[in-house]
Amino acid sequence: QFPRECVTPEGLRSGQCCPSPFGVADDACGSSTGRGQCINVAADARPHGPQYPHDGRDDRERWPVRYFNRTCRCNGNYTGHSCGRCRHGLAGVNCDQPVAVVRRNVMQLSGDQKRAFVSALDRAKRTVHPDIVIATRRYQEILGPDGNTPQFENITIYNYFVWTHYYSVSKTFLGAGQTSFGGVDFSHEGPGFVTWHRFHLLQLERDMQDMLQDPAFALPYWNFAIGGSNCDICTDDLLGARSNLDMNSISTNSIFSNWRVICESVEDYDSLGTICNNTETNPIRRNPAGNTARPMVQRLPEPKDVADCLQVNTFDTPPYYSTSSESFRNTIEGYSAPQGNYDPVVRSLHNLAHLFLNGTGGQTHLSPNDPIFVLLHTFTDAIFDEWLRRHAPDSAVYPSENAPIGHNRGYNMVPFWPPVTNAEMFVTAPENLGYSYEADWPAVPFTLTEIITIAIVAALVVVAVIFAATTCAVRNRSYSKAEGRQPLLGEQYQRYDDDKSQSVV
Ligand SMILES: O=C(O)c1cc2cc(O)c(O)cc2[nH]1
Repeated sequence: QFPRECVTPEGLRSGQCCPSPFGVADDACGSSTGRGQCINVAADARPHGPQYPHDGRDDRERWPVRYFNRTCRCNGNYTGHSCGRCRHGLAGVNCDQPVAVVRRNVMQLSGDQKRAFVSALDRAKRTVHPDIVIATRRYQEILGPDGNTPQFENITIYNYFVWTHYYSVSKTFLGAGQTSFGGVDFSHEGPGFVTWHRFHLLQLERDMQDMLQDPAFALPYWNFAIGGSNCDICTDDLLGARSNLDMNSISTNSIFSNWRVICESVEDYDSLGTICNNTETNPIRRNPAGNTARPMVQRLPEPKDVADCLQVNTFDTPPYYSTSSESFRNTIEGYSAPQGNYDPVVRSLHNLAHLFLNGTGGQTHLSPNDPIFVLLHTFTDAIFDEWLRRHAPDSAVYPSENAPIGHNRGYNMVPFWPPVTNAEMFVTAPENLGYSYEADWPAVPFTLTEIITIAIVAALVVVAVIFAATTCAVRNRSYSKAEGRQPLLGEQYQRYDDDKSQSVV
């Protein structure tokens, strides 16, 4: 959430977070080398939707101004909290060398590539984030009991990925003894679903590239739209097979059986107003297709569901919420049927894939603890990118007001740092964000009505051709009889024939 060097008592009191990329004096945001400047944060103030009635009570409103109101704006190809890094898809000292980051189907990686990916995830789970620390108290208590001890903690790269998701979905604390408000979600059930999760992945990919010192490292994806009830990536060479001893656990042959989750104590956070920290507790739980109480979530989405959802034309529709109908966003998120019609009992595509996992990966405050989350979301993002490519929407189709809090186009996404808006992620990835997907998309099969229509049209064409040919033949025959010539021999050929016979003579 915030750079380590900004969360000093002075930094927090000043509300300014503009470090130098090289740690030198009088060089806020690398201004001495033209990298960037320290400016006032722009935070969207347009009205949000009616779902959130507690304005003024939540640190995440108008993110990040409760904590900081001055930050770096970077020039050209530079980015990062101090303008010390290159924009996505660029590398080199001057950030002018393009890098190809290609996200591939994890099932199509070689054995070595699979091993490298699993081991990179495991390293990210154990490596402390080099730049970022997390708040462990709300803003009201951020300077600690003595008013001079900032309440922040180190966190590992992968746990930071988990924590940001938890923080974005957590309830609004309304005071001791009061029920926390759960009708708020800064990353789901609104247009920001696709843009928030896109940045979430970009941030992890970027952190892992730095950790591995490999600017071409790419997160792979899981094509979860394969139907049936088999989790094909749940094998020990990938995300872990099912344990033989406990159907809710991961096999001990997988490194992921050693992983412990964070952010499990939601009851405490909600009743005490505390915040999840880097403390790890229980192992990941997963029982794919095992939710016998909900047979509808015992199967994965079908390929046709992806083809159908890509045909939904409108990005989002009022009320820009989980009840929106004919909305591409609500369809890929999975609150609508794959064809776009809203149905409260339906769970499809992304939501269905989460619920299919039936365990850690199916609970919003915990789900990224199961690394399947990464691959499930890269595929969701690939569908979003394909939709952007096919429909080429104007940025204005993304609502600028009245979306649920956090989801307006100009809103900075919570709790990312430096501030980044939903609008900045509503662009095609290869051209604007420096990565692409290697993917084939299922075609929409014809409906019965379409097949019958095509058959009738084809039959009519055949009849018309036969009729035309017959009429022509009959006409030619009567014409040649009248002229005493061979039928079906054009005049030009006749003349050539005539000439030839003359020259031979
Ligand atoms: O109930 C749902 O539709 C549902 C569960 C779940 C878990 C998760 O981590 C998500 O990101 C979304 C989601 N939807």
